[in-house]
Amino acid sequence: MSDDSRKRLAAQLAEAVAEALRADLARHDRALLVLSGGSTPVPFFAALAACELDWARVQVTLADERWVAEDAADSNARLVREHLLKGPAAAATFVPLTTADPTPEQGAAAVAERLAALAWPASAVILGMGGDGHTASLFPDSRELALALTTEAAAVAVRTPSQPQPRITLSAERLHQARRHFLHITGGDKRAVLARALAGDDVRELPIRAFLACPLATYWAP
Ligand SMILES: O=C1O[C@H](COP(=O)(O)O)[C@@H](O)[C@H](O)[C@H]1O
Repeated sequence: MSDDSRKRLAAQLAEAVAEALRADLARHDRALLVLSGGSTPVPFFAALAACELDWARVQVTLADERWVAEDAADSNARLVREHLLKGPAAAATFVPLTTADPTPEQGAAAVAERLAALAWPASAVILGMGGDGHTASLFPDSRELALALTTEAAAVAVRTPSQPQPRITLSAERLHQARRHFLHITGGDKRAVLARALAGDDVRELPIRAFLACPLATYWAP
């Protein structure tokens, strides 16, 4: 693993995403960016925060979220607030995917209402991927995987035996609608998972397969 190559990758991805946002802001009042969480995007968020953009016209939301408090260590919203929404980028409008409701099933309607107010289709979706081939919160073992892959609703509450918390995820349909799709992954293990995904077609085995034909611009570093 090389921190330098990951930083370079993050800078390249940030410039590509900023360019996509600038192109859409030249034609529309607002541009929407959909981000993933986890550990991989931290240097990308920092690089994107440093990009010159009319941040006040940028809306930011998440591809998925754990149903935890917004200041919890594993909250994707916390990650975005701490690493992206700083300096000029703090002028962006951030729409998180959690509410104070005890479960995502109870909060889903309020989240859907918030999402409905955003400038869809998104200018760009940045997907991550786990070692199990999940992306957003579309896990191979999510009970609601089939629903999340087929519904026209914007977001779905998901329960996943392999995961400690319930989650909420944007649906595959909503993610597909974006104008541009990026996959941001690092490490040899994830490259091998992606190679496996490219060699087959069962989306339920490796949900990242649902996005391979978007087309998906892959940003990978060791
Ligand atoms: O749980 C999640 O995992 C994936 C990948 O995370 P990483 O830590 O391996 O980078 C991420 O894309 C997703 O948004 C997140 O909720």
